[in-house]
Amino acid sequence: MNDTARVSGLLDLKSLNFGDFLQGNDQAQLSFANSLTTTLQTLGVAKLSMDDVPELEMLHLFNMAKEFFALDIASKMVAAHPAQPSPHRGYSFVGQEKLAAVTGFAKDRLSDSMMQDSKETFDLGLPGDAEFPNRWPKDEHIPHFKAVVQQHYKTLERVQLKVLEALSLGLGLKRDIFLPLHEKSHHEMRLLHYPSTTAGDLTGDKTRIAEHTDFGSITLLFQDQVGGLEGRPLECLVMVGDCFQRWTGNYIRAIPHRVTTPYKTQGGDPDDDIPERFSIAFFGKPNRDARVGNLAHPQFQAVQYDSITAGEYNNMKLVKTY
Ligand SMILES: O=C(O)CCC(=O)C(=O)O
Ligand SMILES: [Fe+2]
Repeated sequence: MNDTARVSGLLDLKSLNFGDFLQGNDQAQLSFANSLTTTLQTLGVAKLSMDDVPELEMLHLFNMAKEFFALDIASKMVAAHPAQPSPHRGYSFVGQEKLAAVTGFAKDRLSDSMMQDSKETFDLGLPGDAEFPNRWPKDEHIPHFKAVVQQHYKTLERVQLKVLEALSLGLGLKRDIFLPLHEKSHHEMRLLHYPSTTAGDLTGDKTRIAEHTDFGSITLLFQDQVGGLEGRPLECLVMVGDCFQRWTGNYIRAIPHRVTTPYKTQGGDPDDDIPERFSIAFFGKPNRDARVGNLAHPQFQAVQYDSITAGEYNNMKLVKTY
């Protein structure tokens, strides 16, 4: 794999069984932790099988997401993301957010600022967060949406903290070292829909999501094609984000990724149909007041990062995207 993860092209990445960490003995846990850490260190992304997390009803959650994006625009705009970057909550229509503006990537395409993402999204954070209140559609337009989505925020948060625990173990650190840095639950969860289009439409200045790294510590990503949604095995990608790279002074690096034309349609007819696509991301994020400079550990000093807060770092990136 080159250094750009084509997240939709990772189907053949061998998956690690997360159950080994959740239920295994010390030896099984260490072996999982070492495999996860080596994979993230070399690739920046790992695939986990989530069969042992029964609370994850991803098919149900994907169906809710599909129902939401199928609403008419007026019903979706009840939960509209503001025109400005913050609070980063609610529904963003196709073209509203531009991830290309955030990094110096997309070098092989047009200049960053010209790339348009062809996606619509729904973002949420901690239920009841007064600083960044969530925005919800009306219950009568989409019954149970809020409850189901919020419940999965909690489940995915627990999964993410366990993944961080495994990563700490694999790095030879105290298992709970990252827990206090995430205890305020300042994570973000996102439902994504890429409308159906044609191959010709995803060339030039349009892509599905432009190349970027995620801003937080680690991301859990579920994609409708990665499988398992109709039953088990359920698979999830774990991607390293910027904050983890900063803490480890590049020992573990964030993975640049994007979503473009599926491989099988590349080089084909511009009129080829590209089906719609759904995905769900849980962006594990440090407490907004946590420092995201290098951790005090000899292994993590190769590249030095300013000791700014995660909130400041997040805003620096976010302000460019809306
Ligand atoms: O839809 C995907 O598979 C990736 C989404 C993503 O990278 C993001 O929202 O940060
Ligand atoms: Fe991403």
